[in-house]
Parts: sequence; structure tokens; C-alpha cells
Amino acid sequence: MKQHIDHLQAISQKGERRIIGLMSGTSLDGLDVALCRVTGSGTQTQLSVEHFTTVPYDEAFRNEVRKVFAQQTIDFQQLCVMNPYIGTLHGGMILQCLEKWKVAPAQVDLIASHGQTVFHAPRKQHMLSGFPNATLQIGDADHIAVHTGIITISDFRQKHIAAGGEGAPLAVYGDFFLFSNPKENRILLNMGGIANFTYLPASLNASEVFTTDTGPGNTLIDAFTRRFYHQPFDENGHIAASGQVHGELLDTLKRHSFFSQPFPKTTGPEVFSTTFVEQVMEGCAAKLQPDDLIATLTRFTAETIAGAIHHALDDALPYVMYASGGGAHNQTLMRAISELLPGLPVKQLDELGVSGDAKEAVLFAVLANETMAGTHTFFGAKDGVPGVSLGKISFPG
Ligand SMILES: Nc1ncnc2c1ncn2[C@@H]1O[C@H](COP(=O)(O)OP(=O)(O)OP(=O)(O)O)[C@@H](O)[C@H]1O
Ligand SMILES: CC(=O)N[C@H]1[C@@H]2OC[C@@H](O2)[C@@H](O)[C@@H]1O[C@H](C)C(=O)O
Repeated sequence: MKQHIDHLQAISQKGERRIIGLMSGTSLDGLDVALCRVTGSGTQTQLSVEHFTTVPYDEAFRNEVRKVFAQQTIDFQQLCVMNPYIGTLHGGMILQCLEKWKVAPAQVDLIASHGQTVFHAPRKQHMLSGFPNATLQIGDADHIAVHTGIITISDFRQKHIAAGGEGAPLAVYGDFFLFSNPKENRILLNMGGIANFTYLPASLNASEVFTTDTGPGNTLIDAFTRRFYHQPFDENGHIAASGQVHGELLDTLKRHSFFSQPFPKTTGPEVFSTTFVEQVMEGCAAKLQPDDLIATLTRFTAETIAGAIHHALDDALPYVMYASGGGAHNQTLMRAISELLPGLPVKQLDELGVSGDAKEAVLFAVLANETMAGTHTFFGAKDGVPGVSLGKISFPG
């Protein structure tokens, strides 16, 4: 153990660290792998992405995850075996990437692993008296470390909860360190399975930074595109563009209690599920065609994103929005968000030098860098952004 502690200390004292950030999100599309070079820490962080790829999951693996994903009742043995299985799978995927990129594992200082969220249960959602905010990510990092030989930092969400948060959104830390700019107030909108945004004030005052989930990103669009079109997602929003928005269904979807909860708040596919949509549809008079349903779900996603931004931020200030995550490729969704927030310039995050597809993986590399080198950044006493270092350390041997 001592040799590992010494190695860790040497990494913490390096001027530049090479860190692999990993994200496996709620869309279950694949493992995002970003090899980053990082110098400095906190607001002095400088980061460049050397390589990025998404290693796709096959359908058999997705189905294994779905058995324990976002459900109230599961087979506990399945959960137990998936924990080391995903860790080992991710370790193998990293080694494949490194081989392709011609980088030896010994040339990488750290892996930063998010794991796979299987259940997210903030207090406002589970409503169990006396129980805390809770979230569970699996894909144990000891397996990644042993498999790759690289020190791995993981399980970032538990400390966030221990320090008073809901375990998400964590993107806010990396957003603030990498993308704050004194020339403009920025909104960084990420649309994965679930959507969230970070507000970055031009004042650069950490205590004004704000973040929240807004509700569904692609999760409902994906689920019904899979069901009716046997495709993983509505490519570029073409199906939504061909359908008509159903006003009654849209209004009823928007009445979900999540939208009247105070900010900041977090959610997941446990709440925004096919069951939720089916129950709402049962109450609707007309039967919808599949393209009308996809159009309505896309509009629902856009309206709840725009509504959250409108309610949480001061309309009198000027902002520029930078969009990321897979939903930024959905033109129908992006068009609707722009229409709903007139006067707000909407750009792609890529304009700030980091690919919008790589952003979340990069953010975990930033979090691991903070664990190693960070000094304390205080985000004020408000909810949602505790000023703590996150993550647990797994050694390879
Ligand atoms: N060309 C495209 N057109 C429309 N949608 C797309 C396109 N490419 C990707 N997407 C959407 O983006 C999703 C993947 O997004 P992303 O990888 O950001 O999500 P995630 O990281 O799994 O989710 P989360 O951030 O909620 O954990 C796909 O499931 C799909 O819905
Ligand atoms: C519990 C969990 O995995 N939440 C994810 C999910 O996907 C998007 C949104 O909901 C966000 O809150 C979070 O991920 C990103 C990386 C975050 O924490 O910022």
C-alpha cells in the first residue's frame, strides 16, 4: 500500500496530469472516454482533450443493465453481479482505447470513473420520512484499477450527498472551472437522458453559480422511438418534425409535481419513465400516432428546459447559452428551445473548445484533478453546490 500512497502523492505534486474521464449516462448509449491533460486546479484549471470516443454498448449489455435500472423492484443478485461486471467491462474498454491511441497505461496518471447510475432517489422524490437523499452508481472502481493498472477515482456523488447535496448535478464544478468568462453570463445546458443547466455569472463570483436538473432530456424521446420505430433515438429530430404536438397531452405531462418543486432539484428515469407517459396518455381523449407522440415529448422536453431557465434565472440579464450532450444534435428540440427563449443566443458548447459530446467525461477528469490538487472552492451557503472534494481512491494492487 505504501508504494501506492507514494505514487499518489507524486501524482498530486505533478504540474500536469494525464487523466481519463469516464461517463456512462442514463441513455445507456455507451461509455464516454476522454483522455485529458490537466494543469492547475480550481479556477486556474487548464484542460485539453487529447482523445475522445464513445465505446458503444451492445444491446445484450444494455438489457442486462436495464434489469436493474431505475426500477423500484429488482433481482438483487443481478445488481450484485453487475457491479464488478461493469467495472471490469469499463477497464477492458479503457485498455482498448489506449491501445488504439498508442498510449501505454503507465503514461496515464488517473482514471476518473462516474460508474453507471442505477437509481437516483432524492428526498423530494422518495418522501421516506427520516431517510436522506440517495443515489447509486455501480461499476466498482477497484476492478477498473486492477484491470488497467491505473489509480482510479470514483463514486463522486456520495460526498456531494454527505455534504448536503442531492448527488447531482456535478457538472457545475467543471463548468465553473473551465467555462466561466468575465465577458458574458453563460448558461451551459446539457441534454443527456436527463437535462440540466449551470448558470455561470460574468462576475465569476462562485456564490452566484447555480445548477439544477430540468427534467427529461432524451430519455422519453428515446424510449418511444425504440418502441415504435425500433431505432435508438430520433436522429436529428426528424420524427418529431414530422408530427403534430398534442396540446392536451403536453399540458398534462407538464403538471407533474417535479416541475412545481423548488430549485435546485434533480431527477432521473425513475420518474420520467414510459409508465409515466402511458398513465398520462390513458387520460387523454384522442389516440396519438407515433410521430405525434414523439413531437409532443420533444416539445415537453423543450418547454420544461426553457421553463426552468425562465423561472430560475433573472430574465432582465443578458445570457449566452451553450448546448451539449446528445440532445444538442436534435434539431427539432434545439429549434423549440430557441423559440421559447427569444433573445437568448443558443450556441454549441464546441465553440468553447470542448466537444459537447465529451463534456461530461471531461468534467469527471476535472473532479479527479480537484481530488488530487484542488484547493477548497466555496460556492456559498445555498443548496446544490457543496464546496467539497469528491471521489474515492482505488489502487491497482
Ligand atoms: N444525431 C442525433 N439526433 C438526435 N438525438 C441524438 C443524436 N445523437 C445523440 N442523440 C441523443 O443523445 C443521447 C445520448 O446523449 P448523452 O450521451 O449526452 O446522454 P447520457 O450521458 O447517457 O445521459 P445523462 O447526461 O442524462 O447521464 C442519445 O440517446 C440520443 O437520444
Ligand atoms: C444521478 C445521475 O446520474 N444524474 C445524472 C443524470 O444525467 C444528467 C442529469 O441526470 C445529471 O444530474 C447527472 O449527471 C451529470 C453528469 C451531472 O451530475 O452533472
